[in-house]
Amino acid sequence: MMTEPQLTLEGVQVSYDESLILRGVDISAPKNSVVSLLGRNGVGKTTALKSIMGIVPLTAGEITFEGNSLTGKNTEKRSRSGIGYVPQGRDIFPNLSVWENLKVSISVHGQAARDRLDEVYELFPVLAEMKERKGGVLSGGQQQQLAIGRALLTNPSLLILDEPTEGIQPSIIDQIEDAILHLKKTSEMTILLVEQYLDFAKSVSDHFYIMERGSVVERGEIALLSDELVAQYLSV
Ligand SMILES: Nc1ncnc2c1ncn2[C@@H]1O[C@H](COP(=O)(O)OP(=O)(O)OP(=O)(O)O)[C@@H](O)[C@H]1O
Repeated sequence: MMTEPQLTLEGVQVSYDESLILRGVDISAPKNSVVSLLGRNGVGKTTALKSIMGIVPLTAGEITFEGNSLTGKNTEKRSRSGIGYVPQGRDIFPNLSVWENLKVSISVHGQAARDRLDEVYELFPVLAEMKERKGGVLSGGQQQQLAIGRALLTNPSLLILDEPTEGIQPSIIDQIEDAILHLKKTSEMTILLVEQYLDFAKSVSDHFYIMERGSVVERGEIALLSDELVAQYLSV
């Protein structure tokens, strides 16, 4: 029996000004899976993630989350309903301490978020060690861990990561990889990520989607991501 997907995009179209950026994107993310959205620069991956969060409006198509249409729900509603989003470039508050950054999540999501703090510190011990430091003085990788940790405090059933390894040193990429694999094993979370770093995408993902010029052109189990597909759609 097929279980209901955690997230589906069906025929999603998005335009900026007059130009059509997403030309009917179809994606389905099974529950408790990790799905990588791949493709060269500018094909629309970030826009697809933004459409899920309601940051850009759809001109056609539909997105459903846990069987319910997201149409008409604003970004805040989507995030409260269990979608955690870590945008590209991390988006932490540089002038607030690590703890204050995490507290932002707690102030929005309350006691349940506070209860998850130990779990997040276990996943990313550096956040506990650097609690009092300003976000802005952390390395890029530590900021990424902070951004992911902050999203995890909200206990999302869907976690969306936009290029989590971008500009990050290898040791921290390994820690983020371990964290994703740990979440996959110990929770029901579904994770959708945009990634350019193929080895990372391959090691954490169950499924891949490849986009080109605003559409999905290939999809499958991650083991089927062949060198031919990489050469055709991903190498620069
Ligand atoms: N706010 C915007 N206004 C107009 N055009 C935009 C805007 N944001 C993105 N675009 C254009 O939409 C297209 C898709 O961009 P998008 O960021 O979704 O691609 P991407 O696949 O995520 O690429 P990257 O890996 O570079 O982030 C690009 O041609 C980009 O120039």
